[in-house]
Amino acid sequence: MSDYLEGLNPPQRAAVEQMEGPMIIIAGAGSGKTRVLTYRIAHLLKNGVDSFQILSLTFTNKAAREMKERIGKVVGQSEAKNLWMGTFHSVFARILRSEADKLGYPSSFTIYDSQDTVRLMNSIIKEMGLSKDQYKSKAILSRISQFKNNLITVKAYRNNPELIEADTMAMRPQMGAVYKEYVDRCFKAGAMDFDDLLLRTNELLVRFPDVLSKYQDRFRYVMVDEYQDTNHSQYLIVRALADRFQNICVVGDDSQSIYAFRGANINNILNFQKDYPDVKTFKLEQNYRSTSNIVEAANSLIEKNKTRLDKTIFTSNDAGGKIKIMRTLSDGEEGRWVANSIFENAMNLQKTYDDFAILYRTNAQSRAMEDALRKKGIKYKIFGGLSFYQRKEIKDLLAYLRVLINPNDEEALKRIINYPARGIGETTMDKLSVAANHYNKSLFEIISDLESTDIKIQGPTKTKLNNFATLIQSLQITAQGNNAFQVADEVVKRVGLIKDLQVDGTPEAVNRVENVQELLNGMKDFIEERKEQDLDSSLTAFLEDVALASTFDNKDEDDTPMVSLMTIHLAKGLEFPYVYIVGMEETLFPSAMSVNTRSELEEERRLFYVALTRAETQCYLSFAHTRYRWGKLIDCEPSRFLEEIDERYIEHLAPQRNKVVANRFVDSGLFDDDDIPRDKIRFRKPVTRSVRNQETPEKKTPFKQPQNLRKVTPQLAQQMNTSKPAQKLAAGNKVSHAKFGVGQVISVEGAGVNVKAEVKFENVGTKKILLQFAKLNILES
Ligand SMILES: Nc1ncnc2c1ncn2[C@@H]1O[C@H](COP(=O)(O)OP(=O)(O)OP(=O)(O)O)[C@@H](O)[C@H]1O
Ligand SMILES: [Mg+2]
Repeated sequence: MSDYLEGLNPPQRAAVEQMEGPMIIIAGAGSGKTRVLTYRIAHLLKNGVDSFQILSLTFTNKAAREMKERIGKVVGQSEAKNLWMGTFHSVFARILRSEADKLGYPSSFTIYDSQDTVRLMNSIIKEMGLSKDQYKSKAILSRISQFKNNLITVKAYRNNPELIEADTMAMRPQMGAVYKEYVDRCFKAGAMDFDDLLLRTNELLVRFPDVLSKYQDRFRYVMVDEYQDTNHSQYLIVRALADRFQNICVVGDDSQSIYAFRGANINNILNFQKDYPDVKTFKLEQNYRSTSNIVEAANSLIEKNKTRLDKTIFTSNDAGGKIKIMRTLSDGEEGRWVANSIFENAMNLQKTYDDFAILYRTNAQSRAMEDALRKKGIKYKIFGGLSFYQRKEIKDLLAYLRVLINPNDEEALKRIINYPARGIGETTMDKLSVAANHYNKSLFEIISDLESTDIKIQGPTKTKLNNFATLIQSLQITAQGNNAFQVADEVVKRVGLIKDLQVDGTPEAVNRVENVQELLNGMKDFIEERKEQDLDSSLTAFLEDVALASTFDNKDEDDTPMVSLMTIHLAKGLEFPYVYIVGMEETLFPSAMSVNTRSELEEERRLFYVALTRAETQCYLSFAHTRYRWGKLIDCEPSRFLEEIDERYIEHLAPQRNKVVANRFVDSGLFDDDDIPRDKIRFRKPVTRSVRNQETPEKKTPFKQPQNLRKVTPQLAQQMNTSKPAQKLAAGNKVSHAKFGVGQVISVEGAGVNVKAEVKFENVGTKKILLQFAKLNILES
């Protein structure tokens, strides 16, 4: 018996050793599904399967890298390198690159990200003269995405009266025309959006039987992790590829299906048995990840869902701490509580920040968390949201590079044609777009051959356009035979991107320059890494890497341990010793949009199940009574999900709020400007909503609202009513402070309630004191 299989329990091992034929592993969170896939690949390789013949599809590229790494330890890194592993999108982009010409695409096709597609849709709606309110770009794009994921082409759409009627009813009678224009424009630009990567792969496999046959023959073993979240398009690809050998192994958990809103189809799991009648089914029931309190709490929650497959999950891990629930007054306070708790846990339990994750339902919630972590000096990294590659200056440089490779890339071209400013305005662009449509050419083709059109553009503008075309063409020559870094470096210099930012001189601009330099550094790393592995280091390869670096795959900038922040959707498959799930409030989680139907509510509950089951040692839940959303302060109610966890696994923490406020405002009297907690200066009604297990509600004390402090607690109000801020204090006075002791006033500034004194204390150094709150006794004046 080979020892590499020792880290498996008997059912896991049975699944690993089942090498041939269709099989499915349906099992709860943390039961080792991903681990089984990893070991199974190693096992196949150990048994003589060629590494080129294994295709493994994962949820993130990061997960694929980690699996490869582990497999490499068993079979050797060079062997592991040949595995086809990655997300659906990255694996199929790779296939499409080599087959693109069959579909009429250049092999250097661009991948449009969501910003590109929104911009393109905006232009289409404008050019077609449609109303922006009826045709909202994002809504249209998500509808198109639905079509594509269900393989509904433009033609299929047009032959489907039900769809047409649905759109007509939704006041979008031109939907078909918009869809067609969008598809045509992407095609003309040599660009694919994310859904195209799947749609076109399907097209490729259906239209070209020889291509299908080639890949069927290559991928003798196909594996899919997180199978519960595959959509129809992905399902078809997998089924087609595995059709010849039928060595297909899928793993998933119906209770963790959380992408229905993006077209994931849970029936793919449920129908697997129908598709492959001789399928072998494996169950894994032991959770190795979490304490039994966490496992039981999650079980008690998910039982509330009616639609689910019957599964048991148990653990022999210790009971561990109960799930701790914290309530706070505001989102700001929630952030500070989380930051404090992380800080204390890290200190007291000797943990590094890598051991902590903060999970939330929506990206917007990260702001309060970030503020609090920054103030506490805790390093963190955010997954999702605006990634490095989405920043403007980075996108600008990338757009230049994209145009060099694929001058037909319309969105990239529009981004840079007047950046840095060249005096090519919107009117000119509109004329060019019209001409491009008229002659059925790309914008760049029109620009580089203005003479052959009857487009009416004035002399000076013509010169500018000619200069631009010449610039691009000469850079294209540079791009030939140089690596990604050399080309980018040349672009930055010739186009003057950094120079343009330096002229600006603002701190933001300085930051941007650094980002551009960071991108160049990143390219150097990329090239070295690729060379080491004997892989393509061309500009095309780099751009593809960037386009597919899902926001999740942020490259870690350094090795400093950092707290991870991300939405629950992105946390799927991951695990952390300490997990904080924040914003447990009605209309936020479950989200307001999901409480109308049972199936949507059940999806939210599965999402909460995913969140809970990420925690290994301890899980915290928190909610706030008030929160800023959409620029407004709103009152919040605790989430119904809190009630749904069996009480036995729950512990309510006592709010520390009064103590915190007292410390901050009264005891210390210390007020560095940026130390004023943001929510303390907001205006807000005192909240009296009763909450389960709540201590005596705060008493409301009437008080007068000071001008600059809009949020005042009763303690603070009392303090303000009794203290007399208008002390006649002047530089040179000797004063005493209850906490800081004796000191000398250096300066006094500000007026009214804002009077601040800078005091040099004998023992604690210089502090700024806001007299409104400090008790400074003048000893000598
Ligand atoms: N037999 C085992 N012995 C020791 N540790 C194990 C065993 N099986 C799984 N684990 C560990 O348990 C944790 C959860 O495993 P894994 O991530 O594979 O579960 P999963 O079923 O894929 O979870 P999820 O549903 O969240 O994706 C991992 O840290 C894994 O290494
Ligand atoms: Mg997993």
